[in-house]
Amino acid sequence: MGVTIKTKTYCNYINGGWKPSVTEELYASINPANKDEIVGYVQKSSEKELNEAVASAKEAQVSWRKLSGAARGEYLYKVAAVMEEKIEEIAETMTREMGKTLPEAKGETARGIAILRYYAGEGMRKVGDIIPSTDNEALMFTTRTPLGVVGVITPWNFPVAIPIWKMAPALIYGNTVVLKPAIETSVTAIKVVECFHEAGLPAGVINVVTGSGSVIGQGLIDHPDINGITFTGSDQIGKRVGQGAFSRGAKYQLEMGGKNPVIVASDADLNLAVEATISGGLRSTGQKCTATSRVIVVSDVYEEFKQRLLAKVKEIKVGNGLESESWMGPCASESQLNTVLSYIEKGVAEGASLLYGGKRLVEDGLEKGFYVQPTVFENVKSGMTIAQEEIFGPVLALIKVNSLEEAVEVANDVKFGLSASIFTKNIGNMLTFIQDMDAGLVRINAESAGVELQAPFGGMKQSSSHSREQGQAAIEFFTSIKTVFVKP
Ligand SMILES: NC(=O)C1=CN([C@@H]2O[C@H](COP(=O)(O)OP(=O)(O)OC[C@H]3O[C@@H](n4cnc5c(N)ncnc54)[C@H](OP(=O)(O)O)[C@@H]3O)[C@@H](O)[C@H]2O)C=CC1
Ligand SMILES: O=C(O)CCC(=O)C(=O)O
Repeated sequence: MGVTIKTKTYCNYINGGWKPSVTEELYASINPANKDEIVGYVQKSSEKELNEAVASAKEAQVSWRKLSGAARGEYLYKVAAVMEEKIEEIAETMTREMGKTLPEAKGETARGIAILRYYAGEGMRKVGDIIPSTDNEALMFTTRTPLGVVGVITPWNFPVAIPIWKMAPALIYGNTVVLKPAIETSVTAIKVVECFHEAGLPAGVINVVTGSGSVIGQGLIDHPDINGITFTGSDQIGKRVGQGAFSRGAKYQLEMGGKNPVIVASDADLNLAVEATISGGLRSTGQKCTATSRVIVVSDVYEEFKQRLLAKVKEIKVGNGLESESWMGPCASESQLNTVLSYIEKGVAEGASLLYGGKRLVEDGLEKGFYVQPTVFENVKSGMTIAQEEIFGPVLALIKVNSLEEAVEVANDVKFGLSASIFTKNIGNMLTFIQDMDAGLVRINAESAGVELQAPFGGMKQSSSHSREQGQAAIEFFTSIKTVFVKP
């Protein structure tokens, strides 16, 4: 007789306890490396659970905000310690739930731990300034006050780091949180929230409600007791979040798409540029908002760069992220795979030349997963769809240009402005790029992806709401400035 392994069902976390939804309906979270494997079941929640979560966060905020920053920081240090103990379990769940390779998942979980420790320390740092008053008897200064209850809506591509880089600053500055994670990675998000529970955070300070974007996400946008919403995801949904929050006077912060270029100048170190293009464009199967998707190469090094790039791309081993030899895992979901394949078709239809890849992989044990070949196009014109829209897949578009000036012009010819790289040894080229490139992150001789937690992160143009996350920039969103004037 075979042994039956029961797949675990995960509950919402509301007011310090694990609770099922009244709907009694569940989502199955499946492994994109093998669609027959269910990683776990999560609640298909209703507005009832959302309302309970918001009410408990509102109540908890009264005493949470009154704790000292140092005391709130102590809790975050404890969460970091619990997470460190569970790093293997969380990383493996992430790989099974969204497909990125295990080393990447471990790296992301370690990053989550470092973010918690960074914001724990923020609890001890200054929050205001003394400003000289024109009245010589008065003391004038600024302090900061939390927003209240913050709604956190997160995507599936960084299921640990993104919720943490939103929740940790929210909490340290005295807010309480209701998290709505992407359906695809809700089990990983719940494992993160388990760490907060085990660290003993007071009931209601953090809550997670799983469910659809249209019910729970929209419910957060519309809820009168949600004072601020922080969102990462597509630009379509981001705009909806911004409009909804604005219409009822809630604060909002949006991180959305990217169409990030790498420029390869004639004096570039070509091997470095190739490595960085591959790492920036294809790691995590290209599913990063900072991923390189346009490779703009100056004509005198174009052929040489192309040959070296192709040679390396052909070596990429695609497979299950849990297997140590896999360099690139599957797309995170069937719908993401179909999106990527449809962009590839569009690229061909619009006249770009497919140099390598372009196909779903269904052989050698990959047939049950959402695998796609790493893909390289050339003869791409800036107006083509694959050079304009975010694909969120392992697709590189090579664009040949005649000069650095033209390269920067092409690099800026998109609606997004998140991240951009240049490879050059010339200081003049570097300075031109730093000045003229419309992107929130400009990187010289380094790949477009991979942000540092202590630095501001965010985009220009339609990549963000012009706000910045992470580092000390986070205080701007998660608090309001109060100007205080005191007279004896
Ligand atoms: N900037 C980035 O880092 C990311 C960009 N993307 C881009 O978005 C594309 C689509 O990915 P997708 O996952 O569908 O991204 P979405 O923008 O749809 O999802 C992001 C989050 O928003 C939620 N959401 C969906 N609808 C609403 C709504 N009406 N109100 C409030 N919240 C909502 C989602 O919930 P649910 O999961 O329940 O739908 C999820 O938690 C990708 O191909 C990529 O181009 C995606 C992820 C991250
Ligand atoms: O490049 C990174 O490290 C962060 C990317 C990111 O924020 C995203 O893809 O949403």
